[in-house]
Amino acid sequence: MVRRMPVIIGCALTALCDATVATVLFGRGNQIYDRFSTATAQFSVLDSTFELWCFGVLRACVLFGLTLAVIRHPVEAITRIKKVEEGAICFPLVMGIYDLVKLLLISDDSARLYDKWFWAQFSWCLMGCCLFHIHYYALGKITLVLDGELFQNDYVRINDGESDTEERKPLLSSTTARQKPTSIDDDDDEDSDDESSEDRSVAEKRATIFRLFSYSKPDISYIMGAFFFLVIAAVGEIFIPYYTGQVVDGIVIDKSKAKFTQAIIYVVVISAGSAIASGLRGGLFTIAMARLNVRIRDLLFSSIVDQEIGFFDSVKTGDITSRLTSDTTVMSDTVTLNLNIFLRSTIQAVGVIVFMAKLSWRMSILSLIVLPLVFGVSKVYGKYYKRLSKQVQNRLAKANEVAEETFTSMRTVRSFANESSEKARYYAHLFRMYKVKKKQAMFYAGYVWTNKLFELMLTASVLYYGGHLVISAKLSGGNLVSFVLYQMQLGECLDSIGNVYTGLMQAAGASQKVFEYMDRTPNILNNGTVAPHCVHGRIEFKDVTFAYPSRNDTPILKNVSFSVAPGEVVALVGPSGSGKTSCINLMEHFYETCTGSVLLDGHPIQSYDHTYLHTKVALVGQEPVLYARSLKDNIRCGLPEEHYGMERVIRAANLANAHHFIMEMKKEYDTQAGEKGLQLSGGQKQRIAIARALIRNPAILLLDEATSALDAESEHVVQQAIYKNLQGKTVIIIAHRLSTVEKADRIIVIEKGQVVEQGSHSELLSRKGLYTKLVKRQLKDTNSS
Ligand SMILES: Nc1ncnc2c1ncn2[C@@H]1O[C@H](COP(=O)(O)OP(=O)(O)OP(=O)(O)O)[C@@H](O)[C@H]1O
Repeated sequence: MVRRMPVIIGCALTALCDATVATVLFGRGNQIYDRFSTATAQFSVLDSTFELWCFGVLRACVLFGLTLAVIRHPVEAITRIKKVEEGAICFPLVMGIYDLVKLLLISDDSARLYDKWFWAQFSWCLMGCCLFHIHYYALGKITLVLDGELFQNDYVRINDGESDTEERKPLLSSTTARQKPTSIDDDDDEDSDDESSEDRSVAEKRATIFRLFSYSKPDISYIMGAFFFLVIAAVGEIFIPYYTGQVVDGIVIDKSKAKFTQAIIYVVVISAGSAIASGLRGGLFTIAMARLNVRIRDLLFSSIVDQEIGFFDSVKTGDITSRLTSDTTVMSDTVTLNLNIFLRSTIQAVGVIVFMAKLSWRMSILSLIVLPLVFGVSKVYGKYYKRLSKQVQNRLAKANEVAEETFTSMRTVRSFANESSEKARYYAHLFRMYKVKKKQAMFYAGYVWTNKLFELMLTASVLYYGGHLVISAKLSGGNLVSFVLYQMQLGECLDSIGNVYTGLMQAAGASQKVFEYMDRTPNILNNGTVAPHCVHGRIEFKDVTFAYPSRNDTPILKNVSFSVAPGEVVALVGPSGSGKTSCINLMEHFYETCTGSVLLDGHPIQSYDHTYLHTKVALVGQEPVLYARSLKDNIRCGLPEEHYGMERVIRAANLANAHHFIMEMKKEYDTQAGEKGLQLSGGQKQRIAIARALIRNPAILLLDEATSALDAESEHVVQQAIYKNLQGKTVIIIAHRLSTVEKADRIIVIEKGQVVEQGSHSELLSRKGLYTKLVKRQLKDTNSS
């Protein structure tokens, strides 16, 4: 938060100081406090410094005026100051450039060059320009407190300008081009929101970058090694233009074979040495990059896997995987690469500037004049370009979401013959992205053109002025060649340093997303410690009220209370959506209750050790998910092979009535289940899932529609096996089939999240309540079919 008063006082004092110092220096230098009229009448750029005094007064007046405006109309003034910030930089820039040009012109007149008052005025002019810019920037950053609320002026937003309803033109001659435009969500607001928040979060991004660097601490030996070779390579490269100039002088001026041969030998040796050092530097940085990548991915994966189930309900799988794959890559690659580039370019730039100043300070000043122009243009273009890139990314992400959604639901798409509409939807998103890309391309063309023009200007002026210096014997031809080479090298270095910032900001963006997940504390912590010698299997629901975190205003279970005795087989029955699976989810501690508690053998379910609980309580869910592994590995599923050998796997498969169909397969237990078990039928998947639960020999078995995909005969066999094997163990079954339910010791009927009836099959039938209704409806359906 930038406070108003200190900035205002700072600006006023700077304005006063600027005008005073400029006046005193001008007066002292010219000894004419009373002869301003002479200075104007006989003005000459080479003799007078009158215009430098004028600049000082002008800066002071403008800064003073801005300060007054901020005092009188803070909101409007600050907003306008911020809006024209980029243009306003021209004001001190032009003065600074003029000051430097004047120095070059005067440098031909050596008498003036030794006047200390000229140097004082020259230096103050540069200083005054810097101070003006700093204070202007500070004025734009003021945060106001208006009516108790913070006011920070916003940035100018860039409007898309193009409407999305515009008729799209085919980019490619694809079949999709024939589709009608599909209406898609307008995300322009999102784009612009992103833009303003992006600017505001630069400070956060810097902090993120430092945090990211801290993850590289264990790789410090690799980084130091790389840094060592980097210094060698960079220093070597600095000397090459110098010796190239020496070669030219040896040939053109000294016409000495020995001199130019020696210079050539230096060039060759230094180039070879720095090439070897460059290779070593690159290799070490790549190792550091790979190590950082592995570390971050591992931390992120661990953090995600520890999140509660509710997290996975609300966050898209695509989002998670893209953070794990692309964002972590951007983080590690960009940060190490940019560190490499930054260090190399900085060392080189410093060395090059020293050499340039040594070769010719006059020429160095000339380069200094044009460089700020090139950077000013890059900055303005870069800012706008970044916003467009952000829009492109947002739109591409939307297109990717559509593609992912389509591919993951390919069977549904095919079964409803939705291919055309999906293609059109995808194309519509691509087309939106293309529109921004087109704008970006035009913009890029303009940028390249302006940049090249400035470069050309710089080269022409350096050659012209350098030629002038060579002719007037102030510089040798070889040194001019060296200077031009250095200048090119400096341009490359500064360009790279500029790109480093953009790269680091990109890495910061990706890191923020990754750290968000890494720092997330799961809402449900699996930190229970209860792990008794054995579990008896008593389950109690005490006044449980529950809502899913993603819809926490809709209670799914309302004051549910029931208990299941050890060894009892209980069926949960009720209309679809009544909350049966939700009860199972609570028993598995996937979610936590809003009020009330779920107890296992008298202890709250959350107090149990996570691994212990899930070896004692086994679940076969509605749509069992198998892994893309062999069938035997699917049955073992995480259990150690040394304790759960093939014998136990086959026993579990036999109990689940799966052994027979597995043996009919070509590779038997080594058969691959395919992604999500897609290479098996629904019934086969269910039987493998039951075997997976039974191999654990659980104390409590939760079967949620676990046999719904089996035919009556298979279901009968599986159930017989389960009941026989799990004598004395607690079983909770959710099933719609009457035949499955009626065998249970007790049936609990749930309706709209409340327990409405419970008892045995015959007891409930005699009550003629909801259960009787459900049974009658099922019998009617069976008879009519
Ligand atoms: N992960 C979830 N997030 C939000 N709401 C959910 C979630 N899972 C289920 N629900 C909602 O909770 C309610 C109860 O669902 P539940 O799966 O417990 O019902 P059910 O009785 O098992 O139904 P069915 O017999 O059809 O399987 C439903 O209205 C459902 O929309």
